[in-house]
Amino acid sequence: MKTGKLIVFTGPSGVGKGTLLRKLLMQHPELVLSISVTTRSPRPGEINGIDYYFVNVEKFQQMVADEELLEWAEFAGNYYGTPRLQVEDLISQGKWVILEIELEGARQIRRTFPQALRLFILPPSLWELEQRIRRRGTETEEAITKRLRRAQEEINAANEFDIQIVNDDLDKALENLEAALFVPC
Ligand SMILES: Nc1ncnc2c1ncn2[C@@H]1O[C@H](COP(=O)(O)OP(=O)(O)OP(=O)(O)O)[C@@H](O)[C@H]1O
Ligand SMILES: Nc1nc2c(ncn2[C@@H]2O[C@H](COP(=O)(O)O)[C@@H](O)[C@H]2O)c(=O)[nH]1
Repeated sequence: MKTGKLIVFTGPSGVGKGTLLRKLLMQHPELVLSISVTTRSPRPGEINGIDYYFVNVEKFQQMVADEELLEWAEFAGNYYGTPRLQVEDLISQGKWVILEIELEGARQIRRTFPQALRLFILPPSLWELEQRIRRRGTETEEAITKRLRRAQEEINAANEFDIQIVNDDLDKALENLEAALFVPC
C-alpha cells in the first residue's frame, strides 16, 4: 500500500499559495488539498465546503474544545483550522494531503507531525507582495495592513521550513515545487 504523506504549504498572504496549488492540483489530481474551517466571511465566488467550511466563532470554539482540529490559529482577525478527521483518514488511505496554512499552524504541525514536509513560499519582494494583495482586490485596507504586517514576521521564519521557493515567475515556481515534492527515490 502507498504511504500517506502530510505536506505543509505556508507563505505570506498574497504570495500566490492558492494560485500555485490550483495549478499543482490540476497536474497532479492524486494530491488532496485539505479544506480548512474559518470564521472569515466568504469572498465573492467562494463556496462553503469547497474553498472553506465557513463557521461562526461559537462553532469554531466548540471544534477547538472538542479537539476536532489538528491545528488552528488566529490570522488577521479571523480563526482558521484544519479538521483532524478528514486529514487522518486520507493519510491512512495512503494519500498525500496538502495543508495550506499560516505560520503558527505550521509550527503546531511540526510538533505533532514532525515527519511532514514543510514548504515556504516567498515573494520576490515585499513591494511585489503588496501589489499582489492589492491587485487581488479581496481585502479591505484594514485587512491589507494587518496581512502585510504579519507578512514580515512570516518571511523572517522561512528558514524554519524544509524548503523555500520564490514565487516570481509562476511556471518556474511550479517547476520548483514539483521538484521538491517528487524527488526521485
Ligand atoms: N507568480 C505570480 N506573479 C504575479 N502574480 C501572481 C503570481 N502568483 C500569484 N499571483 C497573483 O497574486 C494574487 C494573490 O495570489 P493568491 O490568492 O494565490 O495568494 P495566497 O498566497 O493564496 O494568498 P492568501 O494567503 O491571502 O489566501 C492573485 O491575484 C494571483 O493571481
Ligand atoms: N493555521 C491555519 N491557517 C490557515 C488555514 N487555512 C488557511 N490558512 C491561512 O490563513 C491565511 C489567510 O487565508 P485567506 O484565505 O483568508 O486569505 C493564509 O495564510 C492561509 O494559508 C488553516 O486551516 N489553519
